[in-house]
Amino acid sequence: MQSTFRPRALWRTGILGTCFRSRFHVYGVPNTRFISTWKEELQEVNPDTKAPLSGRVHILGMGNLGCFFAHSLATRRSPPPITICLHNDYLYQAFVRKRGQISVSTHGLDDVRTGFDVETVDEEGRWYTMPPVDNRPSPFNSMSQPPDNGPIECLIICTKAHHTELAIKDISHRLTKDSTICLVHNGMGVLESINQNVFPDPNNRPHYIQTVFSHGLGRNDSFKISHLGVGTTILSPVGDPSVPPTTPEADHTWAPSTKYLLRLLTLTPPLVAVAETPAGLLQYQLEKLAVNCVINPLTALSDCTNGEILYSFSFTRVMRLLLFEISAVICALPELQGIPGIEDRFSPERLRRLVVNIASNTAKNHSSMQQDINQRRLTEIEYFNGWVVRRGEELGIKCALNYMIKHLVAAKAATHRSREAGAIPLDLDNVISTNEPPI
Ligand SMILES: CC(C)(CO)[C@@H](O)C(=O)[O-]
Repeated sequence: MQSTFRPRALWRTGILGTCFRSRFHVYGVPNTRFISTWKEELQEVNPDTKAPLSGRVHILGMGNLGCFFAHSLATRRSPPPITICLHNDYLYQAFVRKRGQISVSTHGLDDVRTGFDVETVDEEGRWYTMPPVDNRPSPFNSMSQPPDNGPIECLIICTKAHHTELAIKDISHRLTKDSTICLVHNGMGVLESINQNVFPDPNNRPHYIQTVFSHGLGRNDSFKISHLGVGTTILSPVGDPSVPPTTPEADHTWAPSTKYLLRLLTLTPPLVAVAETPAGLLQYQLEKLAVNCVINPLTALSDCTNGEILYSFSFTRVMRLLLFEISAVICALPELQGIPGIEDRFSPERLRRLVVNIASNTAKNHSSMQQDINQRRLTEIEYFNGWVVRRGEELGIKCALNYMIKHLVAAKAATHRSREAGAIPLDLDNVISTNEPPI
Protein backbone atom coordinates (compact mmCIF):
# COMPACT_ATOMS: atom_id res chain seq x y z
CA MET A 1 0.00 0.00 0.00
CA GLN A 2 1.40 3.40 -0.88
CA SER A 3 0.39 6.72 0.53
CA THR A 4 0.93 10.27 -0.61
CA PHE A 5 3.87 12.17 0.80
CA ARG A 6 4.55 15.83 0.02
CA PRO A 7 7.48 17.52 1.74
CA ARG A 8 5.86 20.95 1.44
CA ALA A 9 2.50 19.74 2.70
CA LEU A 10 4.15 17.94 5.60
CA TRP A 11 6.14 21.05 6.37
CA ARG A 12 2.90 22.98 6.66
CA THR A 13 1.11 20.40 8.77
CA GLY A 14 4.17 20.32 10.99
CA ILE A 15 5.01 16.63 10.56
CA LEU A 16 8.35 17.19 8.84
CA GLY A 17 8.62 20.70 10.28
CA THR A 18 9.28 19.29 13.70
CA CYS A 19 12.39 17.60 12.32
CA PHE A 20 14.16 20.67 11.11
CA ARG A 21 12.35 23.84 12.01
CA SER A 22 11.74 23.71 15.74
CA ARG A 23 14.04 21.03 16.98
CA PHE A 24 13.73 22.29 20.50
CA HIS A 25 10.79 23.83 22.27
CA VAL A 26 11.42 27.11 24.04
CA TYR A 27 13.70 26.71 27.02
CA GLY A 28 15.59 23.96 25.18
CA VAL A 29 13.41 20.98 26.06
CA PRO A 30 13.97 18.42 23.31
CA ASN A 31 11.07 17.81 20.98
CA THR A 32 9.93 14.21 21.42
CA ARG A 33 9.66 13.61 17.67
CA PHE A 34 13.26 14.70 17.23
CA ILE A 35 14.39 11.90 19.51
CA SER A 36 11.98 9.27 18.21
CA THR A 37 13.39 5.80 17.66
CA TRP A 38 13.92 4.41 14.16
CA LYS A 39 11.20 1.83 14.87
CA GLU A 40 8.69 4.59 15.61
CA GLU A 41 9.70 6.30 12.37
CA LEU A 42 9.23 3.03 10.51
CA GLN A 43 5.83 2.49 12.10
CA GLU A 44 4.71 6.00 11.23
CA VAL A 45 5.63 5.87 7.55
CA ASN A 46 4.68 2.24 7.00
CA PRO A 47 1.74 1.19 9.16
CA ASP A 48 1.06 -1.62 6.64
CA THR A 49 2.02 -4.70 8.64
CA LYS A 50 1.50 -7.00 5.63
CA ALA A 51 4.65 -5.68 3.93
CA PRO A 52 6.79 -4.51 6.83
CA LEU A 53 10.10 -2.75 6.21
CA SER A 54 13.09 -3.96 8.19
CA GLY A 55 14.41 -0.39 8.51
CA ARG A 56 17.93 -1.49 7.49
CA VAL A 57 20.07 1.10 5.70
CA HIS A 58 22.88 -0.01 3.35
CA ILE A 59 25.73 2.42 2.65
CA LEU A 60 27.98 2.00 -0.39
CA GLY A 61 31.14 4.10 -0.88
CA MET A 62 33.07 4.39 2.38
CA GLY A 63 35.10 7.50 1.62
CA ASN A 64 34.61 10.65 3.70
CA LEU A 65 30.92 10.96 2.84
CA GLY A 66 30.05 7.31 3.47
CA CYS A 67 31.88 7.36 6.83
CA PHE A 68 30.07 10.57 7.79
CA PHE A 69 26.62 9.16 6.95
CA ALA A 70 27.29 5.82 8.71
CA HIS A 71 28.75 7.54 11.78
CA SER A 72 25.93 10.11 11.95
CA LEU A 73 23.25 7.39 11.83
CA ALA A 74 25.15 5.47 14.51
CA THR A 75 25.11 8.50 16.85
CA ARG A 76 21.31 8.45 17.03
CA ARG A 77 19.81 7.57 20.39
CA SER A 78 18.33 4.60 18.58
CA PRO A 79 20.47 3.76 15.54
CA PRO A 80 18.78 1.82 12.72
CA PRO A 81 20.43 -1.40 11.51
CA ILE A 82 23.29 -0.17 9.26
CA THR A 83 25.13 -2.32 6.71
CA ILE A 84 28.25 -0.94 5.14
CA CYS A 85 29.01 -2.44 1.72
CA LEU A 86 32.74 -2.82 1.07
CA HIS A 87 33.46 -3.42 -2.57
CA ASN A 88 36.84 -5.10 -2.18
CA ASP A 89 38.78 -7.28 0.24
CA TYR A 90 41.39 -4.57 0.80
CA LEU A 91 38.71 -2.33 2.30
CA TYR A 92 37.31 -5.18 4.37
CA GLN A 93 40.76 -5.98 5.79
CA ALA A 94 41.24 -2.29 6.62
CA PHE A 95 37.87 -2.28 8.43
CA VAL A 96 38.84 -5.43 10.36
CA ARG A 97 42.13 -3.75 11.36
CA LYS A 98 40.06 -0.79 12.60
CA ARG A 99 37.99 -3.32 14.63
CA GLY A 100 34.81 -2.23 12.88
CA GLN A 101 35.12 1.34 14.13
CA ILE A 102 34.24 4.53 12.26
CA SER A 103 35.67 7.65 13.82
CA VAL A 104 34.75 11.29 13.24
CA SER A 105 36.92 13.94 14.81
CA THR A 106 35.46 17.37 15.61
CA HIS A 107 37.78 20.10 16.97
CA GLY A 108 40.37 17.38 17.64
CA LEU A 109 38.01 15.16 19.65
CA ASP A 110 37.44 11.69 18.19
CA ASP A 111 33.98 10.15 18.40
CA VAL A 112 34.20 6.43 17.67
CA ARG A 113 31.18 4.32 16.72
CA THR A 114 30.80 0.57 16.19
CA GLY A 115 27.96 -1.87 15.57
CA PHE A 116 27.98 -1.78 11.77
CA ASP A 117 27.10 -4.87 9.80
CA VAL A 118 29.34 -5.53 6.82
CA GLU A 119 28.87 -7.00 3.37
CA THR A 120 31.61 -7.59 0.81
CA VAL A 121 31.40 -8.61 -2.82
CA ASP A 122 33.37 -11.24 -4.77
CA GLU A 123 34.54 -11.00 -8.37
CA GLU A 124 31.29 -12.53 -9.63
CA GLY A 125 29.27 -9.76 -7.99
CA ARG A 126 27.93 -11.96 -5.14
CA TRP A 127 27.56 -10.12 -1.84
CA TYR A 128 28.45 -11.83 1.45
CA THR A 129 27.42 -10.85 4.95
CA MET A 130 30.52 -10.83 7.14
CA PRO A 131 30.66 -11.62 10.85
CA PRO A 132 30.82 -8.71 13.33
CA VAL A 133 34.31 -7.20 13.39
CA ASP A 134 33.89 -4.99 16.49
CA ASN A 135 36.80 -5.36 18.88
CA ARG A 136 38.33 -8.46 17.36
CA PRO A 137 40.09 -9.23 14.13
CA SER A 138 38.08 -11.67 12.06
CA PRO A 139 39.64 -14.88 10.73
CA PHE A 140 36.39 -15.44 8.83
CA ASN A 141 36.47 -16.66 5.27
CA SER A 142 33.57 -14.97 3.51
CA MET A 143 33.31 -17.52 0.74
CA SER A 144 32.39 -20.28 3.23
CA GLN A 145 29.03 -18.50 3.71
CA PRO A 146 26.20 -18.58 1.19
CA PRO A 147 25.96 -15.26 -0.66
CA ASP A 148 23.35 -12.80 0.59
CA ASN A 149 21.71 -11.31 -2.45
CA GLY A 150 18.48 -10.30 -0.74
CA PRO A 151 16.73 -7.08 -1.67
CA ILE A 152 17.96 -3.77 -0.30
CA GLU A 153 15.32 -1.38 1.03
CA CYS A 154 17.35 1.80 1.49
CA LEU A 155 20.74 2.44 -0.10
CA ILE A 156 22.82 5.55 0.53
CA ILE A 157 25.40 5.78 -2.23
CA CYS A 158 28.36 8.00 -1.50
CA THR A 159 30.69 7.26 -4.42
CA LYS A 160 31.99 10.02 -6.70
CA ALA A 161 29.81 10.99 -9.68
CA HIS A 162 31.87 9.01 -12.21
CA HIS A 163 31.73 5.79 -10.14
CA THR A 164 28.08 5.94 -9.11
CA GLU A 165 26.54 4.34 -12.19
CA LEU A 166 28.98 1.40 -12.10
CA ALA A 167 28.60 0.96 -8.33
CA ILE A 168 24.80 0.84 -8.68
CA LYS A 169 25.07 -1.57 -11.62
CA ASP A 170 27.04 -3.96 -9.36
CA ILE A 171 24.26 -4.04 -6.79
CA SER A 172 21.28 -3.47 -9.11
CA HIS A 173 20.08 -7.09 -8.82
CA ARG A 174 19.28 -6.31 -5.15
CA LEU A 175 17.37 -3.10 -5.87
CA THR A 176 13.67 -3.38 -6.60
CA LYS A 177 10.89 -0.95 -7.42
CA ASP A 178 10.23 -0.71 -3.67
CA SER A 179 13.84 0.30 -2.85
CA THR A 180 15.04 3.87 -2.37
CA ILE A 181 18.51 5.03 -3.40
CA CYS A 182 19.81 8.21 -1.80
CA LEU A 183 22.43 9.71 -4.13
CA VAL A 184 25.15 11.79 -2.46
CA HIS A 185 27.59 13.16 -5.02
CA ASN A 186 28.68 16.39 -6.62
CA GLY A 187 27.75 17.35 -10.17
CA MET A 188 24.79 16.87 -12.48
CA GLY A 189 23.53 14.23 -14.89
CA VAL A 190 24.23 11.03 -12.91
CA LEU A 191 20.58 10.15 -12.25
CA GLU A 192 19.74 10.44 -15.94
CA SER A 193 22.51 8.01 -16.93
CA ILE A 194 21.54 5.53 -14.16
CA ASN A 195 17.97 5.53 -15.47
CA GLN A 196 19.13 5.15 -19.05
CA ASN A 197 21.81 2.49 -18.53
CA VAL A 198 20.92 0.59 -15.34
CA PHE A 199 17.14 0.87 -14.91
CA PRO A 200 15.76 1.60 -18.41
CA ASP A 201 12.24 0.33 -17.51
CA PRO A 202 10.44 3.16 -15.66
CA ASN A 203 8.01 0.64 -14.10
CA ASN A 204 10.79 -1.36 -12.47
CA ARG A 205 13.00 1.43 -11.23
CA PRO A 206 13.87 2.07 -7.60
CA HIS A 207 12.92 5.41 -6.06
CA TYR A 208 15.54 8.10 -5.56
CA ILE A 209 16.39 10.83 -3.09
CA GLN A 210 18.83 13.48 -4.34
CA THR A 211 21.00 15.56 -2.01
CA VAL A 212 23.11 18.67 -1.84
CA PHE A 213 25.74 18.15 0.85
CA SER A 214 27.82 21.04 2.16
CA HIS A 215 29.61 19.83 5.33
CA GLY A 216 33.41 20.15 5.21
CA LEU A 217 35.10 16.76 5.67
CA GLY A 218 38.75 15.67 5.65
CA ARG A 219 40.32 12.21 5.66
CA ASN A 220 42.73 11.20 8.43
CA ASP A 221 42.95 7.47 7.68
CA SER A 222 40.64 4.64 6.48
CA PHE A 223 37.32 4.94 8.33
CA LYS A 224 38.69 7.94 10.25
CA ILE A 225 37.65 11.42 9.15
CA SER A 226 37.49 14.98 10.47
CA HIS A 227 34.36 17.13 10.42
CA LEU A 228 35.98 20.44 9.46
CA GLY A 229 32.96 22.66 8.89
CA VAL A 230 29.26 22.32 9.69
CA GLY A 231 27.09 22.53 6.60
CA THR A 232 23.72 21.05 5.66
CA THR A 233 22.32 18.03 3.84
CA ILE A 234 19.45 19.14 1.62
CA LEU A 235 17.29 16.22 0.54
CA SER A 236 14.48 15.78 -1.92
CA PRO A 237 12.67 12.72 -3.25
CA VAL A 238 12.78 12.61 -7.04
CA GLY A 239 9.30 12.95 -8.49
CA ASP A 240 7.80 11.39 -11.57
CA PRO A 241 9.92 12.70 -14.50
CA SER A 242 6.75 13.33 -16.51
CA VAL A 243 5.62 15.88 -13.87
CA PRO A 244 7.73 19.08 -14.10
CA PRO A 245 9.46 19.71 -10.74
CA THR A 246 7.92 23.18 -10.67
CA THR A 247 4.33 21.86 -10.53
CA PRO A 248 3.08 23.29 -7.24
CA GLU A 249 2.41 20.62 -4.63
CA ALA A 250 2.73 17.95 -7.35
CA ASP A 251 0.76 14.93 -6.21
CA HIS A 252 3.71 12.58 -6.03
CA THR A 253 3.26 9.24 -4.41
CA TRP A 254 6.33 8.37 -2.42
CA ALA A 255 7.16 4.80 -1.52
CA PRO A 256 7.34 3.73 2.16
CA SER A 257 11.12 3.23 1.89
CA THR A 258 11.48 6.82 0.58
CA LYS A 259 9.40 8.26 3.41
CA TYR A 260 11.28 6.21 5.98
CA LEU A 261 14.74 7.18 4.71
CA LEU A 262 13.77 10.83 4.41
CA ARG A 263 12.47 10.89 7.98
CA LEU A 264 15.44 8.96 9.31
CA LEU A 265 17.95 11.34 7.73
CA THR A 266 16.12 14.54 8.67
CA LEU A 267 15.95 13.28 12.26
CA THR A 268 19.69 12.52 12.47
CA PRO A 269 21.20 15.65 14.08
CA PRO A 270 24.82 15.61 12.79
CA LEU A 271 23.63 15.60 9.16
CA VAL A 272 21.73 18.90 9.67
CA ALA A 273 19.35 17.54 7.05
CA VAL A 274 16.37 19.41 5.63
CA ALA A 275 13.73 18.21 3.18
CA GLU A 276 13.09 20.29 0.06
CA THR A 277 10.77 20.06 -2.91
CA PRO A 278 12.31 18.72 -6.15
CA ALA A 279 12.28 22.26 -7.64
CA GLY A 280 13.94 23.70 -4.53
CA LEU A 281 16.64 21.04 -4.53
CA LEU A 282 17.36 21.56 -8.23
CA GLN A 283 18.15 25.22 -7.54
CA TYR A 284 20.58 24.31 -4.73
CA GLN A 285 22.19 21.72 -7.04
CA LEU A 286 22.68 24.34 -9.74
CA GLU A 287 24.24 26.83 -7.30
CA LYS A 288 26.66 24.15 -6.15
CA LEU A 289 27.35 23.24 -9.78
CA ALA A 290 28.33 26.84 -10.59
CA VAL A 291 30.73 26.86 -7.62
CA ASN A 292 32.24 23.51 -8.62
CA CYS A 293 32.57 24.59 -12.29
CA VAL A 294 34.85 27.45 -11.21
CA ILE A 295 36.76 26.48 -8.06
CA ASN A 296 37.48 22.87 -8.96
CA PRO A 297 39.01 23.19 -12.46
CA LEU A 298 40.87 26.45 -11.72
CA THR A 299 42.51 25.00 -8.60
CA ALA A 300 43.23 21.70 -10.38
CA LEU A 301 44.81 23.38 -13.42
CA SER A 302 46.90 25.77 -11.34
CA ASP A 303 47.60 23.30 -8.53
CA CYS A 304 46.64 25.81 -5.87
CA THR A 305 44.38 26.14 -2.83
CA ASN A 306 40.80 27.45 -3.11
CA GLY A 307 41.78 30.82 -1.65
CA GLU A 308 44.60 31.37 -4.14
CA ILE A 309 42.19 31.84 -7.06
CA LEU A 310 40.80 34.97 -5.36
CA TYR A 311 43.75 37.32 -5.53
CA SER A 312 44.65 37.39 -9.21
CA PHE A 313 43.21 39.57 -11.96
CA SER A 314 43.59 36.72 -14.47
CA PHE A 315 41.66 34.20 -12.33
CA THR A 316 38.95 36.82 -11.77
CA ARG A 317 38.59 37.35 -15.54
CA VAL A 318 38.34 33.60 -16.22
CA MET A 319 35.83 33.20 -13.37
CA ARG A 320 33.57 35.96 -14.75
CA LEU A 321 33.67 34.62 -18.32
CA LEU A 322 32.89 31.04 -17.23
CA LEU A 323 29.99 32.28 -15.10
CA PHE A 324 28.47 34.24 -18.01
CA GLU A 325 28.06 30.97 -19.93
CA ILE A 326 26.94 28.98 -16.86
CA SER A 327 24.34 31.60 -15.97
CA ALA A 328 22.99 31.70 -19.54
CA VAL A 329 22.53 27.90 -19.61
CA ILE A 330 20.92 27.70 -16.16
CA CYS A 331 18.49 30.56 -16.87
CA ALA A 332 17.40 28.82 -20.11
CA LEU A 333 16.79 25.38 -18.55
CA PRO A 334 13.21 24.30 -19.34
CA GLU A 335 12.91 22.59 -15.92
CA LEU A 336 13.29 25.99 -14.18
CA GLN A 337 10.82 27.92 -16.31
CA GLY A 338 7.99 29.38 -14.28
CA ILE A 339 9.98 29.71 -11.04
CA PRO A 340 9.99 33.36 -10.02
CA GLY A 341 13.35 35.08 -9.50
CA ILE A 342 15.48 32.62 -11.49
CA GLU A 343 17.24 35.37 -13.50
CA ASP A 344 18.30 37.11 -10.27
CA ARG A 345 19.25 34.00 -8.35
CA PHE A 346 21.40 32.72 -11.21
CA SER A 347 22.73 36.03 -12.54
CA PRO A 348 26.51 35.99 -13.28
CA GLU A 349 27.07 38.51 -10.49
CA ARG A 350 25.18 36.50 -7.83
CA LEU A 351 26.99 33.31 -8.89
CA ARG A 352 30.31 35.17 -8.68
CA ARG A 353 29.52 36.24 -5.10
CA LEU A 354 28.66 32.63 -4.22
CA VAL A 355 31.96 31.38 -5.66
CA VAL A 356 34.00 34.08 -3.91
CA ASN A 357 32.23 33.36 -0.62
CA ILE A 358 32.92 29.62 -0.78
CA ALA A 359 36.50 30.08 -1.98
CA SER A 360 37.16 32.47 0.97
CA ASN A 361 35.47 30.17 3.51
CA THR A 362 37.53 27.20 2.28
CA ALA A 363 40.62 29.28 1.41
CA LYS A 364 43.17 26.83 2.82
CA ASN A 365 41.48 23.70 1.40
CA HIS A 366 42.50 21.80 -1.69
CA SER A 367 39.47 21.18 -3.89
CA SER A 368 38.44 17.60 -4.61
CA MET A 369 39.47 17.99 -8.28
CA GLN A 370 42.93 19.32 -7.42
CA GLN A 371 43.40 16.26 -5.17
CA ASP A 372 42.02 13.90 -7.83
CA ILE A 373 44.44 15.24 -10.46
CA ASN A 374 47.43 15.01 -8.11
CA GLN A 375 46.52 11.51 -7.00
CA ARG A 376 45.96 10.37 -10.59
CA ARG A 377 42.26 9.65 -10.04
CA LEU A 378 39.42 10.30 -12.46
CA THR A 379 37.90 13.77 -12.08
CA GLU A 380 34.25 14.85 -12.02
CA ILE A 381 34.77 17.38 -14.85
CA GLU A 382 32.19 15.65 -17.13
CA TYR A 383 29.55 16.18 -14.42
CA PHE A 384 30.53 19.86 -13.90
CA ASN A 385 31.63 21.91 -16.94
CA GLY A 386 30.92 18.93 -19.25
CA TRP A 387 27.25 18.99 -18.17
CA VAL A 388 27.04 22.76 -18.81
CA VAL A 389 28.43 22.26 -22.33
CA ARG A 390 26.00 19.41 -23.09
CA ARG A 391 22.93 21.26 -21.77
CA GLY A 392 24.12 24.41 -23.60
CA GLU A 393 24.28 22.48 -26.89
CA GLU A 394 20.69 21.24 -26.40
CA LEU A 395 19.54 24.82 -25.81
CA GLY A 396 21.56 26.36 -28.66
CA ILE A 397 23.98 28.15 -26.29
CA LYS A 398 27.65 27.79 -27.20
CA CYS A 399 29.83 27.32 -24.10
CA ALA A 400 33.30 27.61 -25.67
CA LEU A 401 35.05 28.52 -22.42
CA ASN A 402 33.54 25.69 -20.41
CA TYR A 403 34.40 23.37 -23.30
CA MET A 404 37.99 24.60 -23.18
CA ILE A 405 38.23 24.20 -19.39
CA LYS A 406 36.85 20.66 -19.59
CA HIS A 407 39.49 19.75 -22.17
CA LEU A 408 42.31 21.46 -20.26
CA VAL A 409 41.49 19.32 -17.20
CA ALA A 410 41.27 16.18 -19.37
CA ALA A 411 44.60 17.12 -21.03
CA LYS A 412 46.29 17.61 -17.66
CA ALA A 413 45.13 14.16 -16.52
CA ALA A 414 46.27 12.65 -19.85
CA THR A 415 49.70 14.29 -19.57
CA HIS A 416 50.17 12.73 -16.12
CA ARG A 417 49.11 9.36 -17.52
CA SER A 418 51.42 9.43 -20.53
CA ARG A 419 54.37 10.65 -18.43
CA GLU A 420 53.86 7.74 -16.08
CA ALA A 421 53.41 5.26 -18.94
CA GLY A 422 56.70 6.51 -20.41
CA ALA A 423 58.59 6.09 -17.16
CA ILE A 424 60.94 3.07 -17.19
CA PRO A 425 59.39 0.45 -14.90
CA LEU A 426 61.81 -0.90 -12.31
CA ASP A 427 61.03 -4.42 -11.18
CA LEU A 428 62.51 -4.22 -7.69
CA ASP A 429 61.50 -7.80 -6.84
CA ASN A 430 63.88 -9.14 -9.49
CA VAL A 431 66.85 -6.88 -8.81
CA ILE A 432 69.86 -9.15 -8.12
CA SER A 433 71.86 -7.86 -5.24
CA THR A 434 75.60 -8.64 -5.57
CA ASN A 435 76.57 -6.91 -2.35
CA GLU A 436 79.21 -5.12 -4.39
CA PRO A 437 79.76 -1.44 -3.69
CA PRO A 438 78.24 0.87 -6.32
CA ILE A 439 80.66 1.87 -9.08
C1 LIG B 1 33.93 23.75 -1.85
C2 LIG B 1 34.53 22.97 -2.99
C3 LIG B 1 34.07 23.51 -4.30
C4 LIG B 1 36.00 23.18 -3.00
O1 LIG B 1 36.63 22.80 -1.79
C5 LIG B 1 34.17 21.49 -2.80
O2 LIG B 1 32.84 21.27 -3.15
C6 LIG B 1 35.05 20.56 -3.60
O3 LIG B 1 36.21 20.38 -3.26
O4 LIG B 1 34.56 19.95 -4.57
